Amino acid sequence: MSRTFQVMLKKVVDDSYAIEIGELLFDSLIADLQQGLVPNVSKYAIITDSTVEPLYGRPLLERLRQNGFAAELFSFPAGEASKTRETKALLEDQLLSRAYGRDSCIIAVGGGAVTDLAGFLAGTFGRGVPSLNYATTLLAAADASVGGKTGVNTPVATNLIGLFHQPRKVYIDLAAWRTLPAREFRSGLAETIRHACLGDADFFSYLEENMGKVISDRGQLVLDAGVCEHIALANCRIKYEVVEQDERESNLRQILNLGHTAGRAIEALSGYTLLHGEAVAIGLVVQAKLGVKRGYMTEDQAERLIALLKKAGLPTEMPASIPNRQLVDKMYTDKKVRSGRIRFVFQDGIGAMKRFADGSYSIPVEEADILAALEEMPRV
Ligand SMILES: NC(=O)c1ccc[n+]([C@@H]2O[C@H](COP(=O)([O-])OP(=O)(O)OC[C@H]3O[C@@H](n4cnc5c(N)ncnc54)[C@H](O)[C@@H]3O)[C@@H](O)[C@H]2O)c1
Ligand SMILES: O=C(O)C(=O)C[C@@H](O)[C@H](O)[C@H](O)COP(=O)(O)O
Ligand SMILES: [Zn+2]
Repeated sequence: MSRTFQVMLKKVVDDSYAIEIGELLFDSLIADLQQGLVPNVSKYAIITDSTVEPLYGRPLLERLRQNGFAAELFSFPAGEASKTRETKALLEDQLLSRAYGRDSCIIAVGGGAVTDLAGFLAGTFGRGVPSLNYATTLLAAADASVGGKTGVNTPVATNLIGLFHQPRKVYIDLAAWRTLPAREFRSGLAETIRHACLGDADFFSYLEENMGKVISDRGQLVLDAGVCEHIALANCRIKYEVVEQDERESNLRQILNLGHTAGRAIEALSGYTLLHGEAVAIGLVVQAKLGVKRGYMTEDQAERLIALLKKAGLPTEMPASIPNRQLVDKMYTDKKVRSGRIRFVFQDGIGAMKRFADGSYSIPVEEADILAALEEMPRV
């Protein structure tokens, strides 16, 4: 005879947080900590990478210490190759050896690889400690630092291990974009264009008109201050409005994955020689080719997308080294896969997303259809 009991755990957790956009936000971060943004912290751990460490990590560490905060800095080699379980374990061991406990707060300073890794670490360290994101790349500002997706890559594919862990606040330092290599900035423009495609036709037109004010025809940084601010604001708004409605990606949030069914597979199969945004740019084109075939987009709309990606200095052609069959096989590692079927999300023209008859924002696509669209991709 068995007995069953119900454990009543109706959680009402307020995970709201602010996103601050501006230049040089260390003062603001320190003022927030002084005003108790994160209560009951005895020690802060800045997590950053080897490139960002001297530029922003160390200066923030000094400022924290000058203001009486106990803080230390932990860094790992810059680059996507470091976004692994191994790096996370090394950092965890370092924190433990420095007696960090549940009264710690993690401050991620860097791009998306840092915020993904440090956020994952924060979500599991001591079963979870608070974290702040100080975004220093356009990609982190536009996308990675907001929304709480954290994780690491595995040899199989990107972001397969992780958790949702929302930061307590996000700081977007527009001044940091001035030290970014142009290629990294262009990578962030891919996620920016994706946001415009999925949620804001006016923003798409704005980017068509103003791309030259942030990046030159030769792909160099221009960074008009007003346009940079507009880009940061629009990106964050489009992203958080989706995340607010579907934090854990039960349906609507899948639209943020536009371009990623193919994009993540291309990124991994390139051996990470393509940056995340570059792979997403090509993934957006694959999605557009499929979308045109299915009548979700017109040829003209797909051409506008390709032209904007090109204007941003992004790749729109498939690397010749990636065979179509292998690419489709890799798509099975996508998190939208259900019942063993690859699913895509699609633009509905420009600035909106398709919602299908069953209410879902994603739809299974047959391998043969994907392969046919891939056949149409130009190759380099
Ligand atoms: N969690 C999410 O929602 C989400 C969204 C999009 C992308 N991502 C992830 O984000 C990562 C890509 O982000 P990223 O492009 O910012 O990567 P990144 O953190 O690797 O930064 C790119 C490079 O720029 C350097 N850098 C960072 N800031 C700098 C600055 N201000 N000046 C000079 N150099 C600087 C870094 O050291 C690194 O070499 C990928 O791992 C991707 O999967 C996550
Ligand atoms: O925030 C989201 O949701 C996204 O899908 C944003 C993507 O740009 C980002 O690359 C994300 O990490 C991809 O998630 P994944 O679940 O496909 O790994
Ligand atoms: Zn992405």
